[in-house]
Amino acid sequence: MPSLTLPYAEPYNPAPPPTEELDYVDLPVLDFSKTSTPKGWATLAEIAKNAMATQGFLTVINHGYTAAQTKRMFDIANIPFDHVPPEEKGRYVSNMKETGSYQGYKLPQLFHIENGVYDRKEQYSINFDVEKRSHPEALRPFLPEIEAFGKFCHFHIVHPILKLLAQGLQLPEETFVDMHDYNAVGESSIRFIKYYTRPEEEEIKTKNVWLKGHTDIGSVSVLFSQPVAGLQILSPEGHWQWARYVPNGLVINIGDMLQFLSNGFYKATVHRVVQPPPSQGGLARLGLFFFSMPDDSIVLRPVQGSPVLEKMRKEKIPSHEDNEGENAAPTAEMWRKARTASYGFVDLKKEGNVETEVINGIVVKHYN
Ligand SMILES: O=C(O)CCC(=O)C(=O)O
Ligand SMILES: [Fe+2]
Repeated sequence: MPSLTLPYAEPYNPAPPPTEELDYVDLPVLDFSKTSTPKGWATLAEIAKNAMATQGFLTVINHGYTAAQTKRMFDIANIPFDHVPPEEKGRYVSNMKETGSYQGYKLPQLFHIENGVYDRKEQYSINFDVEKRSHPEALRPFLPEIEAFGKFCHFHIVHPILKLLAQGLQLPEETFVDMHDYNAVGESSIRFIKYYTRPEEEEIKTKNVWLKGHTDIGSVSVLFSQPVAGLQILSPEGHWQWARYVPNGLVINIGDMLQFLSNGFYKATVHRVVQPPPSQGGLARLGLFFFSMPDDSIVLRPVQGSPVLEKMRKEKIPSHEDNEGENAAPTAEMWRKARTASYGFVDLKKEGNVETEVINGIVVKHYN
């Protein structure tokens, strides 16, 4: 029988939110307590559709994961950074260039940002099949909780979002859910990220950018809101705006794969991480995420049968319409491997503030 007492995790105490008045983005709110009635559900479907077709981001509240559970997951999220010795970390580093997978550690100082400055972002990724790889000793007692967390995100956050978004295209509710099978092989992941502060000269050389502007690779990204500001979203007008801290709220965004599947109707919006504002200067920034992806075998071609997509077919948005030749639609596995193996390593072509690379015939943009 499993033990009823949870293993001890050192409490992680986050900083208070910033005191500055920042230029915050207004994100539409999905109140999941409304999912239980047909009327509430229809309202949420409308909000989700409009949000993801324009901003590509929204906030979820009342999702059912309690503030205490979230706090506990942040305590656990800090373990691979503060409680694993450096030599042991070295044994669990992921070889992204060769495997095209983030599973394991990505240590700081790996991705080039600008002017010879490398990132200070450390991350630890765990496949939602937590047994797929072994993990550092300090993390092992927490694997059942991490697995339960991944399961919660998959079934209670990502699946409802996918249903709402299918409804937004007037498709059967299960259209995208069927592509996200908990038991299929895929790379949906729980990820912990810690950013460390940098010397002033690196801040200057990179114009305070900690993680370059990018779109996410997968379908739905779930970010547990946390008080240390840093995340910025590129508005449709081209301004960077800050994501606001919502206690126990979630920031949800669409990645490339759902953009492809919806023929560009749902937007994979560019976002980045910058140095926190002065009131939070000198603080590390810990993040808790679930990055969802369709099963590895799913071909990322636009879904058929949506009256909404039929109407907008004339607009040509980067996607994989045909299934042959150079521009053949990749599978989820091909796309995530290609993007993971190249991110931060390849020489990019620079035009103003935008740098580009071409993957599977699609231009991938990186912003500073
Ligand atoms: O740290 C954050 O708030 C965002 C990180 C992010 O965008 C990513 O890992 O893809
Ligand atoms: Fe991201």
